[in-house]
Amino acid sequence: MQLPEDFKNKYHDLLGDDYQSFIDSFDDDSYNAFRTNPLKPKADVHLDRSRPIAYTENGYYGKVSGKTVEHQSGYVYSQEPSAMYVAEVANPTPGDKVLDLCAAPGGKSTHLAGLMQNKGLLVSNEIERGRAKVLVENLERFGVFDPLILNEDPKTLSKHFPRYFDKILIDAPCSGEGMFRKNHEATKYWSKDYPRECAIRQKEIVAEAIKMLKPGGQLIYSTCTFAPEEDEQIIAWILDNYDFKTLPIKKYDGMVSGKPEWADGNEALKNTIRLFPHLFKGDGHFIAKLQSLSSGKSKKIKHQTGNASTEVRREWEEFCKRNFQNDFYPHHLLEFGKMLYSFNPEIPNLNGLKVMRPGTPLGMIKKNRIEPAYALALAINPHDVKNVIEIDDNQWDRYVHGDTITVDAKLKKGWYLIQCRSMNIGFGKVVNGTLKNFFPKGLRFKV
Ligand SMILES: C[S@@+](CC[C@H](N)C(=O)[O-])C[C@H]1O[C@@H](n2cnc3c(N)ncnc32)[C@H](O)[C@@H]1O
Repeated sequence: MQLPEDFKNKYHDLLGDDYQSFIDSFDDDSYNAFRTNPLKPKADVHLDRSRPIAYTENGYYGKVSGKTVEHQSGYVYSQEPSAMYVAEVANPTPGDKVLDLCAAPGGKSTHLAGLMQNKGLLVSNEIERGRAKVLVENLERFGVFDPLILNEDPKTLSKHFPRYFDKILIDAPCSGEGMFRKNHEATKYWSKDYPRECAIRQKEIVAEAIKMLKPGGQLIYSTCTFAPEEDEQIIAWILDNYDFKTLPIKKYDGMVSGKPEWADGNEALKNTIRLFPHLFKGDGHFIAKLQSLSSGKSKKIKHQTGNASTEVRREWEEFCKRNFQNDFYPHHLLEFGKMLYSFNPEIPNLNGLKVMRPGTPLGMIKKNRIEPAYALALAINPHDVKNVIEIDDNQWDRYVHGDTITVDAKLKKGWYLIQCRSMNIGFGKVVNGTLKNFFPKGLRFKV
């Protein structure tokens, strides 16, 4: 592929003997891969799992289509294999408070959520509004329960979450050199000075992230670029200016240590890792894991409290009684616009924050009734729902297109969780032998 001359010269000087195989790798195809979703219950899933990825439990090489039941229902997430190591390195423990600061479209957030098993708090933030909408779609499809999804700049965020998180992931906006072979367009934005410009922004983001980290907490920093200015040199800058140490990262086949000589020579940079496309089965990536050495207490914050009116609460309870089994009853309720949400009581007061989702949408508040939310169908365990209806693959084609489906005329009227091959795909309302379609208009497609 055509690469900028300045880019080639730079890596010729940096890589020496490795240069030719590095450059040649840009003419190879990128690897496709996907992750299956550990948050979803067992179902009749059709995926080729014959090529597992060694460093992530649910990762496999192979291509998946966006127009399958598995994808629509959130049983699978398509992700480049190098990107799959980042959440594994972050290794959140269920119960942790985790911030994914640069989160869209949601590859790492969905991965983190799977590792957290819906325990603890995941805050996923994306600064660009359009991308934040895609982040919402992906987290909801994945069935993450009660994530807080924000559309903020790091500076505003740090005022609301002082010394709050156990772990923060900065998957930084970068010059994207590692994605050149996947996305040829990215070479057009590149110039000799671009990595240095990106580094300025990265330092600003890191500085705000550090304010939000609990003393003793961990910071995971990753990029998809080879540029030392955005990789080792950012970590060297953190070590020089803040109280942190690097933590070693396990290396799998083809992963190599970061290069101290590409920064200030600090040997601690050997704990960082680089994924080079001529050495590793994936695109270019850099990952560092840092531990805060500062002591002191985490700050107390004012938490969000429920705000649902007595009337809405009563309607929700009635809806639950009619439609859910006894053990499913979210009771931290927030009215937000026309929607009723379940939220995680650990979240701070949301005033002054641009909130995409305060938690999981439960339902639309209508006059004297609740209409269950699509996102709830993808997050709920089918055992918690009283009425479940199974449709076949042909009916699913019609469902995602927005059509109604004819069902047994004897079925009683009301809300049903719709499944296809035991995968939850939405809620529908049965009326006189017709299953009315509530699949969101914006998500509809033709198979
Ligand atoms: C590498 S991408 C994130 C990919 C994502 N973590 C995933 O795995 O799907 C970096 C993100 O940072 C966002 N970003 C850009 N400028 C930013 C800033 N100043 N602060 C925070 N995030 C920013 C971009 O919009 C982009 O979505």
